[in-house]
Amino acid sequence: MAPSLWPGIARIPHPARRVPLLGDVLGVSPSAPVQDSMRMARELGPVFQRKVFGQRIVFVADPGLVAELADETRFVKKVVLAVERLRDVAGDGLFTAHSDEPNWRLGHEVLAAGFTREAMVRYHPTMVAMAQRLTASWDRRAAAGDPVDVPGDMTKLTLETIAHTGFGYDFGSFERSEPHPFVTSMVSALLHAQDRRLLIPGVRTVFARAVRKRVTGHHGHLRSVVDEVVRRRTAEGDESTDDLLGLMLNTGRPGTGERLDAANIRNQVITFLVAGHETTSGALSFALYYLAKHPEVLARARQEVDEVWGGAEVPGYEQVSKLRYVRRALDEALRLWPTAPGYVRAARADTVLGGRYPMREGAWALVLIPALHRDEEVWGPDPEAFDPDRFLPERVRARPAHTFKPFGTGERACIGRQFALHEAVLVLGLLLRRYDLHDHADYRLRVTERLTLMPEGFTLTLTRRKVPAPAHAPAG
Ligand code: HEM
Repeated sequence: MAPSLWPGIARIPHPARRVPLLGDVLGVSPSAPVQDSMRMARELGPVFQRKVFGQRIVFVADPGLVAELADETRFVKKVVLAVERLRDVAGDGLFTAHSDEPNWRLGHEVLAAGFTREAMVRYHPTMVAMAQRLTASWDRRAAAGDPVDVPGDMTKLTLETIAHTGFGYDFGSFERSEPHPFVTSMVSALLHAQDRRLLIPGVRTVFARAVRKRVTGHHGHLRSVVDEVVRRRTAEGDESTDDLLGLMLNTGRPGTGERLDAANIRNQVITFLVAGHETTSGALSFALYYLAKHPEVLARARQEVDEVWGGAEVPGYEQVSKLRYVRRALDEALRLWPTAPGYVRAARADTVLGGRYPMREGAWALVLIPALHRDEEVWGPDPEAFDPDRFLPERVRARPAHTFKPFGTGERACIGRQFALHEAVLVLGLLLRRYDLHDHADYRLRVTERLTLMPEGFTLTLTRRKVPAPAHAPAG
């Protein structure tokens, strides 16, 4: 971003050792930009800047300023940096669309029907069925005494869940020993988008050419999977509107009937297959990590599951919503490691942020969510401590608005929030009820970054637990 867009940028602190041309590159890790930025926020305060090659980025983690940035009359989502690079593969899909692109609003209005409460109730049995594929696989591991790869299996589960509920498609993830090639291609696309070398002026074209061949292969693969998903549906002559694909193929904008075109539908399918599973997988993995490390929290969560679900073989939709403590544990994991760790807000017109930082129209700032979620004024003197009771209703009400932002903000906030929360609480409930978790390797948290955050190398061993007997077991 041109420094002239932030006339007072010289007053915003930056890391001490700034190198001419290269910027703030000393002592940072190319593969961990978020964790580097979290460290800088601790050292420099909740408003700071980084210069990476030619690019200046202003980071904000101050709760008051984040609340200002949430004001839709003054600020708007800006598609820059890695999200902009993802447009190579997801184009004008919902996540990567510019806010003023007509297809953003059209896509949002057509797809909104896929995220109502009624839609969640409809997806619930499929979510249960996918979770049962996971437990079938974990039962075998438990019987053999083999460890489970938590992030790997959560990724299989969440990919199958969005693919089945959204598109009626089966990736066969649990039948494979290696990740589905779609996942491999997706990870490459995300890592490519995160590559900081792309920030060097001019290099983008040259470097892009050099890696284009490899990346284009991955992008091509993603597209071919998606085209196959759409082809199958249309070949079947299926005109139902019960899932995301049905809504896009067979309905239009409420009121006008305006349709999404084929190119945009392809972009939306890629968007939902990626956005709909990667972040939820991380959230489940972090939650399981904290539960495995906090037996007292795990015991409380499990007691709640036993009480609310009793002996029900399969929990109903409402029984999942009633798992309030499990939900608090999930929220607390998302506080510490919000798996989509940032979002960008740009000034709609010249303004002054917090009465201190002048911004010209178009100037933007990146909200660094994990640092916001560790603000001591808001979260107390030990923000690193895992404590689900921070999310007790009275404590939530006592906190200012816009202090917990794992799903972003405003009209560009996550459309899949309820989907993710329902899926994750359901799965945590099923796993806690069924297994004792053993931290057999005394795992030390290592967070890997590929735009999203994920624990790396996290394994558990399991033993089957005796599930409470059905409350109304048939006689005999
Ligand atoms: C725990 C899981 C999830 C987290 C932490 C998360 C986080 C986020 C965040 C922070 C944004 C805003 C990004 C920005 O402003 O640039 C976002 C947008 C989005 N998310 Fe999620 N998400 C999750 C799950 C899901 C799921 C399950 C779906 C789909 C089924 C989904 C689909 C989307 C889409 C399409 C957008 C773009 C919305 C728009 O701009 O209109 N997400 N998500």
